[in-house]
Amino acid sequence: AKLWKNTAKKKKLPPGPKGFPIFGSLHLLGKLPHHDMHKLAQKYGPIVHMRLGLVPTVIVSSAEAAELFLKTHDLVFATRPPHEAAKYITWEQKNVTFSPYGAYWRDMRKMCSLELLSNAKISSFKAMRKEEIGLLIDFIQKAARERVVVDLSSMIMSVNWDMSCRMVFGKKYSDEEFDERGFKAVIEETLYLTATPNLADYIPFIAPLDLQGLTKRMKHVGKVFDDFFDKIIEEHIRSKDEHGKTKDFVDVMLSFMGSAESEYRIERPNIKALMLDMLVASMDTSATMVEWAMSELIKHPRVLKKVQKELQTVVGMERMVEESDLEMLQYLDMVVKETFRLHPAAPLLLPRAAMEDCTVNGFHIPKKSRIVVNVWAIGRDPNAWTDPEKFVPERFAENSIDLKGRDFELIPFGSGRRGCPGLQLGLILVKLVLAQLVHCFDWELPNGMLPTEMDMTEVFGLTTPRAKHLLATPTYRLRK
Ligand code: HEM
Repeated sequence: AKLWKNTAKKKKLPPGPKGFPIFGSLHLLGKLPHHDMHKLAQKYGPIVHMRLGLVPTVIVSSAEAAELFLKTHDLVFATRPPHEAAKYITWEQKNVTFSPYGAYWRDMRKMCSLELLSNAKISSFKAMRKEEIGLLIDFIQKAARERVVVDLSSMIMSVNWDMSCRMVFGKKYSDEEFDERGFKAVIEETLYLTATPNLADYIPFIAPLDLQGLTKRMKHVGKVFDDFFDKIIEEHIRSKDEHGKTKDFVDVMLSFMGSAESEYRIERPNIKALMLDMLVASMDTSATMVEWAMSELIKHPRVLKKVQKELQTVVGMERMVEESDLEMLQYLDMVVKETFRLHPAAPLLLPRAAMEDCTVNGFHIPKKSRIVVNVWAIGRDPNAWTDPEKFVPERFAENSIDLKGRDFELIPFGSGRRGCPGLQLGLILVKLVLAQLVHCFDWELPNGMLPTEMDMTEVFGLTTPRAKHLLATPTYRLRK
């Protein structure tokens, strides 16, 4: 009896809701799953077990617990779960983001970090970023002269889209060249499809029924990208020998095509999968962060003025911000951290999965469990932060908390083996656009709306942007 007791004790699952047969606790997750999971953590603790359909799922909601999963036991949780959307949209999960842990993922990730996201490669696009952000500022300056309201959300999305296109494909593409619905609509559909809880992921045997009609939509989106990327690859192969131009990501990847340097031959589908990864990962995350940072700054005029004052001192009023100014902008850095704390672009990171049974903090985590780290909840944890609901960038003046994956109170880019390889680039994109927008302009809400009346509702997706576009009226403030 004692022996039995011991094994029973060893297999103790983390606490959590019981759930129904087959469906488990799927009904507990609504339109904003990170909020619902936060409530579960408040009830059951920082490590919650719940069954979503047939899949055991572990929700991690404190800095200490996150460190156990992403650092202490990182290797056990370094894979991604199977994912219906990724199957149809990312060429059978051939991308880095969703590919299972193993030699293929390691090779592809190495290529990303060494060839595409290295400091040298990031620098090679500096002039391009300056040009695109210059166009954005010109456009807003015109609106300022005419005293018209600007749809900041759309503007931010567009400039990020253009910069990502030029970095990945080497040029901008217009909507019509892509699909009759246009880029943004298809990207939005993609993000929706990859993030929406799909019953087929949780109850695999019903997948063929396509109850939510998602498979049909995923196949369609997959085809749109496939055709578009084929066209781009063809264009690159034709213009291969053009000298003097900065090599874009497709050029770099094509130079690896067919090579047997790595264990896997890189062929077209692999390149296409990475093209999509790079495009979506760089565009949407950064845009979402700038959108939230601008929202918080307009909501908190005191903070906005302080950022502008710093810019005035470091940059002066005679010129625009340069990338080389960024490292001197300490208060801006705090504002960005505070925005990441309250509005992490990916509130649940990307799901991990357990490669084997593991014991974490005395709890049994069964093999194949899905691990969801709720960074949105960690950013609001009163054990880690004083007045967590308040937007106070100054809190970072008193500590050395960084967002690079070492301080588990703040891990918007994840951490460990599967942590974001685009962190450097992501931070540059966010800071540069943000700094420029507040250095060049003052911002006022339309129709005399008060900052306190701003609607800060979010919509859940692979990234979690504002539900309503941010609208504001600019006034130009530089002397040039
Ligand atoms: C503000 C900008 C960004 C944010 C907030 C962000 C956030 C994240 C997060 C949360 C993950 C999952 C980490 C984990 O599972 O621990 C991730 C993974 C990833 N990110 Fe980013 N990211 C950003 C920018 C970028 C950029 C610019 C790129 C490249 C162009 C990029 C490429 C990737 C890739 C390839 C992965 C998958 C890594 C893997 O599974 O091995 N990200 N990112």
